[in-house]
Amino acid sequence: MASAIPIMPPPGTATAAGEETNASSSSTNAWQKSTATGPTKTTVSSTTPKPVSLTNSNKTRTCRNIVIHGFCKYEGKGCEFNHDVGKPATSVPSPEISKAKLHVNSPIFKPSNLSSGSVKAESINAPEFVPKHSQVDSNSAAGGAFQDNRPMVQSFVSPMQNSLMGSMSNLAGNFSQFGMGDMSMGGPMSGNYYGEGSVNNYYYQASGAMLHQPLQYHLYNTPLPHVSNLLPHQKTIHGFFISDTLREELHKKNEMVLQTVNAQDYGLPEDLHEYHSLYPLDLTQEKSTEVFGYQSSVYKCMCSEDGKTYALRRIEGFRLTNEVAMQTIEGWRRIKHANIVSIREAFTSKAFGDHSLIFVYDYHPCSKTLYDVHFGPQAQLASQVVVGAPKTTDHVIPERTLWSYLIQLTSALKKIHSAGLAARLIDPTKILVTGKNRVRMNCCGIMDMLTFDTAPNIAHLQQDDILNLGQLMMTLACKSLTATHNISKSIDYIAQTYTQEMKNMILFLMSQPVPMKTVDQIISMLGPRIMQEINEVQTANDVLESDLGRELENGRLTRLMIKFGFINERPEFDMDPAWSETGDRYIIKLFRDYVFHQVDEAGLPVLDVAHVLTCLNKLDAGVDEKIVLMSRDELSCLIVSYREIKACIDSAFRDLSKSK
Ligand SMILES: Nc1ncnc2c1ncn2[C@@H]1O[C@H](COP(=O)(O)OP(=O)(O)OP(=O)(O)O)[C@@H](O)[C@H]1O
Repeated sequence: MASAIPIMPPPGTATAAGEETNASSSSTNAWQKSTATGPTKTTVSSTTPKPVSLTNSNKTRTCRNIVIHGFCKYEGKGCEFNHDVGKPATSVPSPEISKAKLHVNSPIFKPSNLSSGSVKAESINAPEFVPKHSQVDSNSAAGGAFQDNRPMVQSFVSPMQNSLMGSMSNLAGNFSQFGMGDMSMGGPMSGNYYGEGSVNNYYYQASGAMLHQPLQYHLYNTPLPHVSNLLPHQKTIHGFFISDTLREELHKKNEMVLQTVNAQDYGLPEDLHEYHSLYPLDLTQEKSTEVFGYQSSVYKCMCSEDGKTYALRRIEGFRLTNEVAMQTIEGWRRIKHANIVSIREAFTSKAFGDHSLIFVYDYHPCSKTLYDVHFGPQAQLASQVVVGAPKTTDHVIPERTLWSYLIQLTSALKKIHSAGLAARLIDPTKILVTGKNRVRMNCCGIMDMLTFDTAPNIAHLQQDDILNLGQLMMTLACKSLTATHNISKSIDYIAQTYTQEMKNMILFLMSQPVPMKTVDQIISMLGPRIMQEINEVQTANDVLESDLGRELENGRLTRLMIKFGFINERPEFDMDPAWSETGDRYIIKLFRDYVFHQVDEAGLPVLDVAHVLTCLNKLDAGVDEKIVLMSRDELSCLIVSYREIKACIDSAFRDLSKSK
């Protein structure tokens, strides 16, 4: 890694904050000496080194030495600064450099001449970049006033070119300046690097053919237009993370998966077949026998084979007399559907002290039954609805929700009937709600095993499924568990409350089969509603994908932070000159201060997340933008690009791995 050379700008010319440096000064004394690593050239010269005023950390400081670190070679003329911080200036000014306008913020993009191993293949042969704005605000270039309490910041966007970020690729061309108000980092990015010109201005070949644009990994996705009313280049701080509601929901689910109880306290076996850590999901003392004809219990458990969590359904006191009945589960095991809780296996057990039949299903944390959601104690409190009650809108289930339930359950039935099976349990207590309006048929296959000896007629059972679906819809539409006791009154209520379509659909489902009703008939009646459902599902999917995109970026930054943590402040290398506080490691340390330890005019810590994210993203991308790093004693400054800092970090991390 090339080191740095101090440069003293002549009086009245440049500041490290990015003002233009007068390269044509004739004085070349101390700045023109060659170095141990070979002659170098610089455009800046001075006879009398004078303090340079810099603004960093919102705090004006005076700096004796400004060091440009690892500047790239220019036109093959060896403009490479390679001296350490604080050492006397020894480089030779090069007139060529003056053409490049030696600013903090002026990128000299000549990748073909770069000797650095960190140069990306994509940038080779790229033409010189001449920034549109060469004058840069000194405050911003130096890191200026970073504290910005305004909730809204502007984000820097650019095309994503790998497949993972494919969905964001439509942002291409929608590049935006990384303004961030006062938090501008200066440099090429703040000079509307991408904003005004098209990509073509920057990345093109002499032949005119477009080059692949280098992958920019430092970018956050923009909010979806229908999710946010912000402009594409604007973001609130929340825009960097997934939504609070989703985070909370996911946390609760994770927490639920890890819940345990002392098995003995609940009279549960420690192990059951290959399952352990049983956790009762149904704590009601009085078990109903209404649905299965037997009492049943549900437990969450862990599988020692695959480490996953499952839901065990125990049918209590059932003695399986015919082993062949176990085979009925095979047909159900093959069914994989988004609206059916998948079954894994079934077995008998005496571990509970009786003859129990155990069914193992996928576990959906924090799910409730349709009954709990619409008829449970909380739902009852919210509405005291009876059939024939005056029509109000605050207690009825929205029609959109009813259609969504119907579409999902019809889809599940289609799958089941196509497999030559019948659901047999379309009951509010046996339909799980696993997300917002997301339903899944539960307990599939249990009735087949419990009634194996009676050899039921599948065609009749399938007709019953459609009838039961109609009854369920009527129960939900009237929000009354006794709605089916008085069908004509319930239909009247539905006609008053919902559309004619809904009434007709429920009537069809509950009508006598003449000669047979099929799921396909229901599907054709649902036609337009299915289109609407697809649209809503895809919109919800977009939102989740957008959330995922944000976390993707944060995951990347976490890895960067971990690297930082490994490198910075290693006590075992305190006395090691190879790991000293000069050179690469020194730059990393100063960069750490620049990112995290900024202070305001009053010397108070600046806690600006947006600044941290900006810096880390630019670092991870290794952009050519330059920043000024200042030593803690405020005597030296380094002008260094993110690309160079990134190379320092990579090399320091490599050294660490080697030292193992
Ligand atoms: N596969 C599963 N994943 C997660 N939770 C489940 C699963 N199956 C059932 N549960 C939960 O277990 C609890 C009890 O389920 P169960 O089917 O016994 O409902 P119930 O209303 O108690 O019915 P019953 O009166 O027949 O016992 C419910 O809260 C349900 O959400």
